[in-house]
Amino acid sequence: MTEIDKAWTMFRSAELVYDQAAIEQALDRLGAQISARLADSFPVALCVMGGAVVFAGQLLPRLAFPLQFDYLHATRYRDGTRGGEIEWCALPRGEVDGRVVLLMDDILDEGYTLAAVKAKLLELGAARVEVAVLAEKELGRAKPIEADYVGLMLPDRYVFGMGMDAYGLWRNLPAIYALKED
Ligand SMILES: O=P(O)(O)OC[C@H]1O[C@H](OP(=O)(O)OP(=O)(O)O)[C@H](O)[C@@H]1O
Ligand SMILES: Nc1nc2[nH]cnc2c(=O)[nH]1
Repeated sequence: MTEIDKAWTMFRSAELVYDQAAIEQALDRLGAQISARLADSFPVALCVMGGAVVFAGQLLPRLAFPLQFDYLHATRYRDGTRGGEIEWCALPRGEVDGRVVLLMDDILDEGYTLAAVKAKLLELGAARVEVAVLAEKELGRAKPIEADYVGLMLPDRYVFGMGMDAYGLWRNLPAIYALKED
């Protein structure tokens, strides 16, 4: 099977978890909540690359107040479905010292990535870090971090679409799918 055939087989056997309309609704709600809380704080809105690129791209136009945009890149799953050590690929270019930071990520799963990123930003001098995620996975156990804004709740399945990859593929899908379970 070619890589393209494998990608289509994976997509066709996946289950739809949230369609585009449900995601748009969640984004509208998040935009309103964040605008109500952060409108006067002139935050640095930080995108955790790469998975958050779609979420950040769709959330930012819903934030109708002054902010500055920056990104950092941390990865723990790479192209697999299990998390490992965090690899820091890029830290924010601009200053976060003394600033309110709005951290945007696609998914809060076990929470190790966002806990480490938040700790790093506080270490860099951020005055406050608020965390917004498109989706959080329901694990039924405590996590090292809580998000301040959560768009959608997810079952404990490996999901992809809306910036999230399945073996490096399908970040471009406008909906969220769960990989077929073996
Ligand atoms: O809560 P956790 O269990 O730590 O997992 C969440 C992290 O996993 C994904 O990143 P990933 O490491 O897959 O890198 P990517 O953003 O490049 O896909 C996602 O973007 C989160 O940052
Ligand atoms: N693509 C993707 N990345 C993740 N990172 C942590 N959990 C997940 C998941 O279910 N899917």
